[in-house]
Amino acid sequence: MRYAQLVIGPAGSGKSTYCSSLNQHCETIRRTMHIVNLDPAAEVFNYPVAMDIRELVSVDVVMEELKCGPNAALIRCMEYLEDSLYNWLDEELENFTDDDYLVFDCPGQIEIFTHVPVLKNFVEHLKKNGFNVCAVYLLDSQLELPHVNILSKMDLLQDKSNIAEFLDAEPRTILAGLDQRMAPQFAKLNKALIELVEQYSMVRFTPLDLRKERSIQYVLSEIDKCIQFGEDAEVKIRELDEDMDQLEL
Ligand SMILES: Nc1nc2c(ncn2[C@@H]2O[C@H](COP(=O)(O)OP(=O)(O)OP(=O)(O)O)[C@@H](O)[C@H]2O)c(=O)[nH]1
Ligand SMILES: [Mg+2]
Repeated sequence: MRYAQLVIGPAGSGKSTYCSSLNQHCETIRRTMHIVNLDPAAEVFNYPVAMDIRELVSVDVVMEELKCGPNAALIRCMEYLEDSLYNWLDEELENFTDDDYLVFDCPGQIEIFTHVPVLKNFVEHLKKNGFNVCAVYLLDSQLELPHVNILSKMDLLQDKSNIAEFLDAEPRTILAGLDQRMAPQFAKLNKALIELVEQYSMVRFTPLDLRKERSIQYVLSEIDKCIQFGEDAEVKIRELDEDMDQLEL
């Protein structure tokens, strides 16, 4: 099995710093993980770059050649990558063993999500190649504003009749409501559905404090759970528990 984290979020939200801290954490617990730079505009790295998109295309070169600004250049890069990304990835992946765990440090510009379907197709490609993929979305806590998650594209939803309670989803409350309204034989199904809501963490944020090893460990365990990171790894981690106990957390 292969595993991947796709680290996304607005520019400057801390994606690369998160990748770097994750790398340090994994070195400490001696767990193998490879960080891939998917940002053609990246300049400095605080982690060892296992694969680097800039070998294929770099924003600086495109800006120079097309005499355009950084945002336009990034979109051009992404369009170019749409054709060549998969071959590059497949070739690079040949260097890795079967139980790869890759972390993709993505560019922050929102344009790549809206104008070019490259990231969506990239994820499909990973899944086809046997990767369990988890999107790790970073949101800067320093906005210091009340925060609203918007569920978009509601026009594409066929049945909106029961959506209200899911918009304010507290999974256990929903479960209680469903159990109350429905016949007892549906109890198991309801429970499974609610577990799905919880599992996809649609309305949850996991706080991350990079100064605390435990916090990184917790975030990583949540992501691993999400992509069912193997039993093997759990065994390895258990074996290392003693080492961890000796570290000051
Ligand atoms: N205090 C604090 N600063 C952080 C943290 N994470 C990131 N930063 C700072 O936030 C700034 C942006 O961090 P990056 O990791 O480069 O953000 P990014 O999301 O990779 O940015 P782009 O690649 O440009 O989209 C840097 O100055 C970091 O030092 C954190 O957990 N705590
Ligand atoms: Mg970055």
